[in-house]
Amino acid sequence: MTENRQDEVVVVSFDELTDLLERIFIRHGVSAPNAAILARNCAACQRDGSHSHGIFRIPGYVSTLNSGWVDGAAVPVVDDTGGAYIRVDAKNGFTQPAFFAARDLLVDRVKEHGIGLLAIRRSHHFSALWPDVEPFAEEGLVALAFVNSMTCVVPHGGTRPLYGTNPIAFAAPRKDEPPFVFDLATSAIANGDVQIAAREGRLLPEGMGVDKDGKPTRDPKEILNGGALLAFGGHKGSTFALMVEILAAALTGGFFSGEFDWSEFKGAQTPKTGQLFIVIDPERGGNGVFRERVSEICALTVEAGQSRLPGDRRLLERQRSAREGIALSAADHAMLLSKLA
Ligand SMILES: NC(=O)C1=CN([C@@H]2O[C@H](COP(=O)(O)OP(=O)(O)OC[C@H]3O[C@@H](n4cnc5c(N)ncnc54)[C@H](OP(=O)(O)O)[C@@H]3O)[C@@H](O)[C@H]2O)C=CC1
Ligand SMILES: O=C(O)C1=NCCCC1
Repeated sequence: MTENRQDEVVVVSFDELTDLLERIFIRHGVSAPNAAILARNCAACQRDGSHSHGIFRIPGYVSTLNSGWVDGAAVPVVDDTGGAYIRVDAKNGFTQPAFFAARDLLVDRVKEHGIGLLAIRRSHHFSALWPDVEPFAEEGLVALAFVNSMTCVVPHGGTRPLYGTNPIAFAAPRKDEPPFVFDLATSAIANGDVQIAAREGRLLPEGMGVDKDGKPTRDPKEILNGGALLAFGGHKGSTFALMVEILAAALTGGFFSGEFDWSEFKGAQTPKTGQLFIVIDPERGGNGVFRERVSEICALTVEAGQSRLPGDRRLLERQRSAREGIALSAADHAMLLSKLA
């Protein structure tokens, strides 16, 4: 670890950050195996520049754990019916340990049937989705993930929030290059980015949200205090958000974004919803050239003038972190250390 007081930055390696986060999770009641999974996930977000779901989330994880809303030591229960559809009850724990409890089984089923579904319920997802899907594509599979969150998005033309920010992530392998991965909220902006803008005193771009009276606003504080977010792309994004409610909640047995009551749990921030994975073996239909075809369409996209592909920025950040370490502001580093006390 190197400290640079002048620039008020502390540089840590991925392993150092993971270790620190693991100790924080354990300090606040997460079991050791679950802490290892959550710490790696959160450190990966920070390393890749997914700042809305990196260490920014640690105070929220801690306040949620301390509120008793989530069980950090939950042991997920896998319900294997022997087919392509696997269900997991996260037992009111975080989603990622529930995911890892069934991940290997899911890959076996995808190899057997060509497709597999993993439906997780009674789970808390507080992170980005790309860390869940990218490794499937590194193994040659195609993966889709859907998560619903807490009510803060107004349906298109509606008058009150109903949906969560409900992200969708997708990963597909490419030939001789990292997988193509996108991961996006179906809201115009992730709630985490609204919180960061509020903290930094920045206005948002136009079209992200409304105030408590339904009037458009660029002020993140007005959106967070009684206002709401809009879906991306008008009725189209709103329909995607609705689809995510159906896939991640109705299909898994989880709650819709507005269906849980956490009012008694002061400090609770993790939505208790559901997550669905659909994983496909592309060799079943890709004529043996699936990876080449994915690379081809990605290259054509750039040739057609798109400045970059989704995932490019994140991978550049990952490379920079590997070269230079992960730079944390001294204030953020102190915040992390304070969570060990
Ligand atoms: N757990 C939960 O309930 C929730 C989690 N989230 C998470 O929040 C994170 C941020 O979501 P969101 O704010 O929508 O993400 P962004 O809008 O920042 O990015 C969405 C996707 O678009 C890509 N992208 C961004 N700009 C461009 C561009 N100019 N050209 C091409 N591609 C581009 C990104 O790639 P790149 O990363 O390379 O920039 C990324 O794959 C996600 O990881 C999501 O999973 C969001 C909502 C709820
Ligand atoms: O940024 C968001 O939007 C969310 N992230 C974590 C879970 C709640 C919503």
